Amino acid sequence: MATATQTTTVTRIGGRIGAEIGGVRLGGDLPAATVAEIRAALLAHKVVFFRGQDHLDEAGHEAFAQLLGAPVAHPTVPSADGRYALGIDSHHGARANQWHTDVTFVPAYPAFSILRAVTVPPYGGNTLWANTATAYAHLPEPLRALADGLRAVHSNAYDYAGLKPDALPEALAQYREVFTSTEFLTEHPVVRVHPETGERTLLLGNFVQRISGLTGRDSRTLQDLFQSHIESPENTVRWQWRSGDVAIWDNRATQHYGVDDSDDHERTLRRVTVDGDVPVGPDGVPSRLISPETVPDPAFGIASGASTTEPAEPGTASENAA
Ligand SMILES: O=C(O)CCC(=O)C(=O)O
Ligand SMILES: [Fe+2]
Repeated sequence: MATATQTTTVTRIGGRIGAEIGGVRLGGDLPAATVAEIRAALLAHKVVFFRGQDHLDEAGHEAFAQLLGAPVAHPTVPSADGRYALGIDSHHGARANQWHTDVTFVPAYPAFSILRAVTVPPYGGNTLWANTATAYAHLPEPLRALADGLRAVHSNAYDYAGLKPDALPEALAQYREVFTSTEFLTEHPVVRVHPETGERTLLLGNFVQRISGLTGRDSRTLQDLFQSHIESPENTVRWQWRSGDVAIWDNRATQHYGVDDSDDHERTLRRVTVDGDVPVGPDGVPSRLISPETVPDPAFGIASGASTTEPAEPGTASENAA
C-alpha cells in the first residue's frame, strides 16, 4: 500500500526524454497527490518508468489507468482480457519494430499508454522512445515553418509484409485481417499543439500514408526528413525491461519502437491506453476523420460489464506498432 511516509523520487535518464519514478506502488488506490506527481513527471519527461510493480494484474493495471483518464480499447484488435488490456506477445502477431505513435489512424488517439512487462526475454527486446516536442524545437527555423503548414494522412492499412520479412504469409494475412478489420483514414496536422503543455510536437510515425497534397516521392522525402530528427539518438531513451516494470508515455509527445532482437524467446507485455482528444495544428484546425464516417466504439458493452463481442483468445493478435 502507498503510505504517507513514502517519498516519490523522479530521476532523469536521458537529456531530452525519460525519467525513472521511485517510491510508488502503482494501483487504483494511489493518493491524488501521487497521481499529480506522476502526471507532472509524465508531461515534463514524456516517458516515465517504474521498477518492481510485480503486484499488478490486469485489474490493477486498468484501475491505475483510470486515475489518468478513461481507458480505451484498441479500435480493431480484440483485447486480451475482454476489456481494455492489449496483449503484446512475441509468439503471436508481428512486432512493433517501427517508430510510431499509438493509434494515430483515428482522430482522438490515446493520450497515454501504460505498458507492463510480464515476461521478458533473457536478452534484447528493449523499447525506445523519442520526444516529438524536442524534435520540433530543435529543427532549424525554416523546417519548423515548413512543418507548421503541413498535414498528413494516417491509416492502419499499410504494407505488413515489410514489418516481419520472415513471417509466414498466412500469419501476416491473418494479422492484417484483424488489425485492419476496419480501415481508418485520418488527416492530422504534422505539428500538433499539445493540449496540456502548449508545446508544438511533430505528429508522424509509421501510420502515415502520405503528406497531404504531395506525391509519393516528395511525401516520403519530407516524412524521412522530419522522422530523422525525431529518431536521432540524442532525442531518444532506451529501456531494458525487467518483469514487473511499467512504462507510461505521453502518446501526444512521443514515438516509440520495440526492438525485435530477442529471437524466439518469450516476451509478453500488456498495454492499457487512456483516451485522448482531437489534435489541433498551429492554425487551430483540428484533425479530421476521412473514413469511415465514425470511429466505432470498441468499448461498447464494457461499461455494463458484459462484452457484446466474443472475447479474443488471449494473444491471438498482438498489435504491431499499434
Ligand atoms: O513491444 C514493444 O516494445 C512496444 C509495443 C508497442 O508499440 C506498444 O505497446 O504500444
Ligand atoms: Fe505502440
